[in-house]
Amino acid sequence: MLRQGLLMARGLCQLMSNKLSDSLHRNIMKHLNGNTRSGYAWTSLQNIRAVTMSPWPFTPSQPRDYSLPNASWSSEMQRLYEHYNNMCEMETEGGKKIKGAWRRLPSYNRSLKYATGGQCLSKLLQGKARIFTRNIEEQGAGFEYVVFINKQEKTCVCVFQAGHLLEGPPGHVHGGAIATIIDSVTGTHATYLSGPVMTANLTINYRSPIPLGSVVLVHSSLDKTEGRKTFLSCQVTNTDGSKMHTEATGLFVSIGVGHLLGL
Ligand SMILES: CCCCCCCCCC(=O)SCCNC(=O)CCNC(=O)[C@H](O)C(C)(C)COP(=O)(O)OP(=O)(O)OC[C@H]1O[C@@H](n2cnc3c(N)ncnc32)[C@H](O)[C@@H]1OP(=O)(O)O
Repeated sequence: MLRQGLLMARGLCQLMSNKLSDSLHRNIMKHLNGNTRSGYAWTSLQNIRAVTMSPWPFTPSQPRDYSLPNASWSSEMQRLYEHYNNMCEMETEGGKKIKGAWRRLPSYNRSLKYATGGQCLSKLLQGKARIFTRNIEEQGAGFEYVVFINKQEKTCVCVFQAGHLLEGPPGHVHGGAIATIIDSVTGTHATYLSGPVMTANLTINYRSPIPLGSVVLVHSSLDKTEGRKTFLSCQVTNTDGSKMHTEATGLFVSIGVGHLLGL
């Protein structure tokens, strides 16, 4: 018990003392420092840190970044990845590279382990836990996706290719898998905008089935924020935007870091 407490304290200290690198982390720290109420912030906090920070220097192996192209990506998936990736960094006439409006979010198959201080905490909390959408070993079999955020426009787009393990109706993607990618994209977007959050409500309208193996775009946009509540809208379309597959709205409630730790 004492050892566990010490490990947890060490993890928290490492977490808190780490210099946060961008506005997202400043946002999280604001919540850590200012929000003393209980909440489920831990998961979101660790996820955020996992997707935005370099791995802890003492992590034994470099984690794989699942948001980078792999051999299972179709040419359309690759094309769209390059389209948005090119807008993350732009070349000026002089050949100088400058930051673009978009930013690609790295993505790992674990959150706690790859966060600073997370090695200790992952042992205490969910040592074997893996991120739901990233835990399929075979490339291309499940969720292949990459998320890009546009800070200025407060929008987010995900390029998503659905693998054969996500089948629902014959030849088409399961509604639960569609809900999962929507929750993941809007949850990521809400966390980016508001710091640690949990999904309070997700309302989904399925308009047309998504063929298995196809590539779709998941767009998320901010409707409004009200106190602790962040309201987002989401549309899943085919890649040229001519077909609406799914529409959704989500409510995300900001939470404090202590809740998962039972404080
Ligand atoms: C990089 C990050 C990557 C993240 C990707 C993965 C994203 C995955 C996200 C998830 O799937 S999270 C898991 C699914 N969600 C949950 O398990 C949440 C379970 N519910 C809760 O834990 C709590 O109900 C919740 C934290 C959402 C809210 O509880 P609180 O006690 O903190 O808040 P409270 O109940 O006081 O409500 C705060 C405000 O939200 C409103 N609210 C809460 N739940 C609501 C609801 N369901 N519908 C409408 N309004 C709701 C509530 O009315 C109130 O409004 P006002 O401030 O105007 O009074």
